[in-house]
Amino acid sequence: MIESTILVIDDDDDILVSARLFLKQHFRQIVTCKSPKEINVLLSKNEVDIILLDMNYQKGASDGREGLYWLEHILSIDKDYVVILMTAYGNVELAVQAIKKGATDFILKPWENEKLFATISAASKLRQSTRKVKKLEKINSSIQKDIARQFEHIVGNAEPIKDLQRTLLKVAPTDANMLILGENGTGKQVFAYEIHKHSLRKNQIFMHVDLGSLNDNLFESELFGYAKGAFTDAREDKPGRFEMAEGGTIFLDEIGNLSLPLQAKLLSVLQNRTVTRLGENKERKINVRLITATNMPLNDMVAKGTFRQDLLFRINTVELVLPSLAARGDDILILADHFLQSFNTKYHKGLLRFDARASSMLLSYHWPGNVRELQHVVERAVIMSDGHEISAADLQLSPQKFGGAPAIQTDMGLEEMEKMMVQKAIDKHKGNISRAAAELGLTRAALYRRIEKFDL
Ligand SMILES: Nc1ncnc2c1ncn2[C@@H]1O[C@H](COP(=O)(O)OP(=O)(O)OP(=O)(O)O)[C@@H](O)[C@H]1O
Repeated sequence: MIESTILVIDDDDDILVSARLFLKQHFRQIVTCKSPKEINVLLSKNEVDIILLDMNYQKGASDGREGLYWLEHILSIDKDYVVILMTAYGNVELAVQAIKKGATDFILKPWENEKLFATISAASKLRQSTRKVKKLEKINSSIQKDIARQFEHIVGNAEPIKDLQRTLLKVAPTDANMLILGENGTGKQVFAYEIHKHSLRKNQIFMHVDLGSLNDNLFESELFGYAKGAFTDAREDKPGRFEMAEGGTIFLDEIGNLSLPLQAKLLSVLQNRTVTRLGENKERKINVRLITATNMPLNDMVAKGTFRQDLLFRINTVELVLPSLAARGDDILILADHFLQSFNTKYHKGLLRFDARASSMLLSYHWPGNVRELQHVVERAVIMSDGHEISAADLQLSPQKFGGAPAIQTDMGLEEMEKMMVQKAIDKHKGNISRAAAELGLTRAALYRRIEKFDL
């Protein structure tokens, strides 16, 4: 039984009875009516999938004009209705005209039951897939709206930020590949989304891929997709992120973390603008806007041979270098106020502002974690504060981060020395966790554990 409702409209009772008798064996619901004038009422009462519409109603008429009129009328109610026209007169021209006006198919009376079934079940599949696509489009658009809500707009008036915004507005609509450089937490993702928002692809998908989290095994299956059976767990075909981002923007974050073999694979995709799923030979064309970002010094890495120059040239058509928060002057206060307002609302607090000491502390602190750190500091302060103003104490800023870390003393305990070394490395690399970890001979995860442990 096919889960479709069929509406049959014909002025001939015999046709209606035989259509009902035959179709009800195959389709969930059959609605019949003698006059197309009842269409509006029937369509508003029933969730009709397919309409079988006779072309002639007035006695002696055979030119099909009425059928064409009602076809247009039905499609004006909803252009996705699947209408199959039927006539006793095998008029090819009329059939062409009807199809041009939006009919899905055409059937001649008297029909053969198998032919009628084949035509309606094909139309029913079409209707179901159109419905599915519509539903997915709705889900997609609401997901995209949710994503948009997660992203802050760019807050700040500092000259370097205004400069970057000017460049962004100029380049965003051009489809040029853009590389965003900046320390951790400087807003690379915020800028990437802002580029998408001002591009011609703004109503399409924005696909964020954190390359840093993909190991060599996952890289290809995640980015390029795979065919069923390509590896043990590949139980069905799956498109990769490039294919999923079709028509939209793909944002490859942490591109500096890619190993050289993976850089070569990515380069080949970007050069050919095609991807090949794992376990397949077919090349699939991709149409995506590329934005990449990293906190690593790609130019130095090219000089050291750890990042391919040809890949750098491919991704950096336009480069945006985000300044550290400490270099943004009064923007620190503007951003702090912005976060204060949003956390005030979130935590239902009546806080109005930072007091004078808190403001000057915010300005003199050197913010190794940049805007993300500021955001966390303000959130914590909003939660902790009881009054109407946030005081310097509410900020709980670590004293070592004012004007650099103190020197290591020989009489320090081991733990204290370790803390100081970690702090020094982070300061030296301006909060760049990857580089600080490399200098200390630690993995990023191990460094993060120490940052947590020492409350840095
Ligand atoms: N100019 C800005 N205006 C408003 N919010 C900002 C701005 N810059 C950063 N933020 C906020 O700071 C946080 C960190 O920003 P984001 O994730 O974009 O940084 P990032 O440079 O991509 O970090 P990472 O290098 O760690 O991936 C986010 O919550 C973001 O909303």
